[in-house]
Amino acid sequence: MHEIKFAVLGTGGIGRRTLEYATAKDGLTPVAACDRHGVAVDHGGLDVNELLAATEGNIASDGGVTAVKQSGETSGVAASSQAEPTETPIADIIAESDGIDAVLIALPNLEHDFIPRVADRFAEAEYDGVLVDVLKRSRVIDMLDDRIDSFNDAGITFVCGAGATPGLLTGAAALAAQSFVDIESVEIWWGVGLKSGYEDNRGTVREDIAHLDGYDTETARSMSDAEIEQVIDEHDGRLEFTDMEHADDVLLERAGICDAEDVTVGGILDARSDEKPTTTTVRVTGTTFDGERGTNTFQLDDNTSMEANVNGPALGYLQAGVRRNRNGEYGVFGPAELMPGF
Ligand SMILES: NC(=O)c1ccc[n+]([C@@H]2O[C@H](COP(=O)([O-])OP(=O)(O)OC[C@H]3O[C@@H](n4cnc5c(N)ncnc54)[C@H](O)[C@@H]3O)[C@@H](O)[C@H]2O)c1
Repeated sequence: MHEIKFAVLGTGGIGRRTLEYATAKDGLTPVAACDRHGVAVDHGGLDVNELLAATEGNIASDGGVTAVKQSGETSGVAASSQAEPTETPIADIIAESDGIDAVLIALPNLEHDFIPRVADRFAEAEYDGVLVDVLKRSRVIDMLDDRIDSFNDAGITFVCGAGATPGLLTGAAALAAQSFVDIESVEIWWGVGLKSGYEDNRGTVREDIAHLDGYDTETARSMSDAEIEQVIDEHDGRLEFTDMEHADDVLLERAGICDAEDVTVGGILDARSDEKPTTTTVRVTGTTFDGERGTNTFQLDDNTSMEANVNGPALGYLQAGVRRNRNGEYGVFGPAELMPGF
C-alpha cells in the first residue's frame, strides 16, 4: 500500500502512544497532532520523538478540559517546537486535511456526542478520507450511523470502535464465530494492569469508573481527581466491572455475527500493578453446521500492554479503512465488518 499520512486528534494516553507505535511501522507517516491547546502540522512528517518529549506529563484526568499538568500556556502539544498554541485545534487540522489520508480520533468519550460532532465538522468541510475512533460506549454507534449519508456525500470512511475492546476483541470474536452457524454467546473478559501507565491513562480510568454501580457518565465527568483517587483507594486499586456498556455488542450485531443481547463485556483494572489481574479472554459459544456445540477461545498474552492492544489494532483498522476509502467505499464500518464474515 502507498504511504498513509495520518493525524491524531488528542495526545493523551492513547494519542501519544499511537504516534509512538506508528514509528515502528513502515508506510505510516504522522503529519498532524493536536490537543486541547495546541496543534502541530508538518506534511513531510512530524518529529515524533520531539513531540512526545514535549507532551510528556500533559495529561489531566479530565482530558485537558480544565487543566493540563504542565504549567503555563505552552504546555502539551503547544510546548513542541513544531507546534503553535491554538484555541481551535480541530478546525486547524481540518484546514490541513487535504493532505491527510486518515485521522485517528483519540478524544475523551464521556460526552457521547463529542466524537460524532467532530465527525460532522470533517463532513461539512468535505473531507474525503478516513476517520477512526477508539470509542467504547454502545450508544455512540447509532449516532454515527445517523450520519452515514453525510459521510457518503463527503467520501468519508468511518471506522468506529477500533481499539482493544471494542476493536481487537470484537474482531477476534467475529473470526472465532466463523466456525458456527448459530451463536449462543460472546463473552469478553479483559484484564489491565496500569501501575506505570496510570498517570498517562487517568482519562480512561475516569471513563471506566462510570461503569461501576452507583456511577454514570455524568457523575464520572463531574468528579474531582481526589474523588477518583478515593474510589481507587476504596477498591484497593482493583476495579472490577460486569455488564459494561461496550460497543462490542452492537458492532457484532451490525456485522451479522450475533444479537447484541448475547454479548457480555466485563473485566478488571488494576491501577497499582503492571501485572494483568486476569487474562483477557474472548469466548464464543455456538453450534457448528454439523450439530456440535463448542466454545472457541481467544486469549491475549498477559505480557501485552493495553497501549499495544489499543494502538496496534487502531492503526491496523486505520489501514483497513484507507484500503476501503481508496476503493470508493464510504460510510460507517465496525471492526467485525472488516473481518471475514458469511
Ligand atoms: N477501545 C479501547 O480499547 C480503548 C482503550 C482505552 C481508551 N479508549 C478511548 O480512547 C480515548 C482517549 O483516551 P485517553 O486515555 O487518551 O484520554 P486522555 O484524557 O488522556 O486524552 C485526551 C486528549 O484529548 C485532548 N482534547 C480534549 N478535548 C479536546 C478538544 N476539544 N480539542 C482537541 N483536543 C482535545 C486532550 O487535550 C488530551 O490530549 C477515550 O475516548 C477512551 O475511551 C479506548
